[in-house]
Amino acid sequence: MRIGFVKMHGLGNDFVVLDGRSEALPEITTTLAAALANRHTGIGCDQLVVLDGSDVADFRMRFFNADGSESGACGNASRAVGLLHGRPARIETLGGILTTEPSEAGISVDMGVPRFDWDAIPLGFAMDTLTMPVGWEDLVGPTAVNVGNPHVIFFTPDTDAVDLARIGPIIEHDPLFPQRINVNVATITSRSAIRLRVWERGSGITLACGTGACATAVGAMRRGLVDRRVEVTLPGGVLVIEWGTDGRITMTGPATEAFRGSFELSDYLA
Ligand SMILES: N[C@H](CCC[C@H](N)C(=O)O)C(=O)O
Repeated sequence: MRIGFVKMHGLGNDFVVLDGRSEALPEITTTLAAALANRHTGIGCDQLVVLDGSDVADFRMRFFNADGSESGACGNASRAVGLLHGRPARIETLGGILTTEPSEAGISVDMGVPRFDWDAIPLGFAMDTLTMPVGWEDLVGPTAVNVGNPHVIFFTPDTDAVDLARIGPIIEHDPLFPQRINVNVATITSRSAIRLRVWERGSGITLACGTGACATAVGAMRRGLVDRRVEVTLPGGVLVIEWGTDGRITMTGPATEAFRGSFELSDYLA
């Protein structure tokens, strides 16, 4: 059975999008998601995105990392699907209902209300999440935020100097994080600008991480380091994050359709 897909990206964080509303899809297993995401033997992507029907929104969106693990949120993919939808959308995700809206600046996504309690991140035991009493080598005293998925954020004088490929997986898999964690290393460059690099849970270093930008911006705002609207510069480009007085996060940035194709399902079912 051949299945169609759309290859998309948000600032170079790339996705394979399958639409179960227009064609029958198999069960998305960890193995199948990882096989499709494989950049050598599959289509290749940071995340596999699966759309299907919803009783509570316009449609449902699920996200699977390159290792096949499922995530509750993916900011860049939400913008990409918002672009594909072409008009405002309410989307059901594991992390909650989010809304997307095309605009001159790209696609805006209402990412909902962030959570900060240790057990909402989640952490393995109770602790202050604004400045956590923990550290890994030179990375100490991070903050933790859940924006539909779990993030730890380290503020450092020079994000480019951090050996993220080495220390990222160490932190991702630390027992302090029972659901693992996305690792953000951020440098504040002004009250309205942050530079950010991210080691993503289940996918490794990506060119951009939308939820990482949201979590980092809100963490910096909680610490009084930046204003309530910031530009977050990632290796792939810039996202604008606003934390409204209603407590909701809005992320705005570009999304791109790269190409469309199809694959033979039997080639991916081990
Ligand atoms: N790796 C993340 C999911 C993708 C997040 C990222 N691609 C984004 O744009 O938010 C996790 O396991 O929580």
